[in-house]
Amino acid sequence: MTDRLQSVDRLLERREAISDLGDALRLLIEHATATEAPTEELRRAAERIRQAAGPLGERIRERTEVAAADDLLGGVRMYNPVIGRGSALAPPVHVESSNGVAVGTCTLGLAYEGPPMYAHGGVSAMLLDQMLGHAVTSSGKPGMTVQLDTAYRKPVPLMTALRLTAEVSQVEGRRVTAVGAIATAERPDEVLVTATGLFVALRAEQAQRLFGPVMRPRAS
Ligand SMILES: CCCCCCCCCC(=O)SCCNC(=O)CCNC(=O)[C@H](O)C(C)(C)COP(=O)(O)OP(=O)(O)OC[C@H]1O[C@@H](n2cnc3c(N)ncnc32)[C@H](O)[C@@H]1OP(=O)(O)O
Repeated sequence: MTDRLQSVDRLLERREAISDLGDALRLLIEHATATEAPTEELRRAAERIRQAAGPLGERIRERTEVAAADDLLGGVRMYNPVIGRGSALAPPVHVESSNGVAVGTCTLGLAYEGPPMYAHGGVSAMLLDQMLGHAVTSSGKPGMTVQLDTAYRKPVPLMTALRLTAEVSQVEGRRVTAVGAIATAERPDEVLVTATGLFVALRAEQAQRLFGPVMRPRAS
């Protein structure tokens, strides 16, 4: 096997392991948020979790370093808080996008609760910001969100399969507008939350100022 194939294998194996750890963390968070176990069990769990966290903290990256398993240009972000399989914060949302249109699916557990039984409004905004970002990126004009307006029409139920949609609605020079919505998978035409986002494509010097350290090739 060539060195290149071996390194691709290692990368894929690492991504699998990161996803597995993410799944375990999501299970932990879901159980920890839903548990009514005895108080003593909570204390024991806290101790065991601190023990498990210790070795992971022995080699950590700096803020200015991209995760070794990520591929920025290829759109692989293992720890993104919405789509990252390795992020305990991410449901995660599974997204397909092309030509300025994005469709996503996810189910939110009790950890995302705002009003009892329903999603926190900030979580809905976060999901939609990400979805709009995918639509905008797939249109060929990636940018950063400079404005996000959300309208909460009906509460988003937890523990229910959701369908998220987004599409580019306007392009004006460096400014791209996209609109999106959250519905349940069962009733995709009944809109629960809508969002409109304005994205701005960065000028070269803005990209350099904001992302200079992560745009440099990784030292081997
Ligand atoms: C496949 C991967 C998918 C990834 C999805 C990720 C989704 C998540 C996306 C995010 O959450 S990004 C993080 C949140 N956003 C930020 O942190 C951005 C913070 N803002 C900035 O850093 C600056 O605003 C930015 C560098 C983006 C732009 O710089 P400026 O604000 O100086 O704007 P600039 O002077 O470059 O002007 C750009 C154009 O946009 C306009 N503009 C800027 N902000 C605006 C605003 N708020 N409303 C309306 N127009 C605005 C501005 O008027 C101007 O219009 P014109 O070209 O017609 O002159």
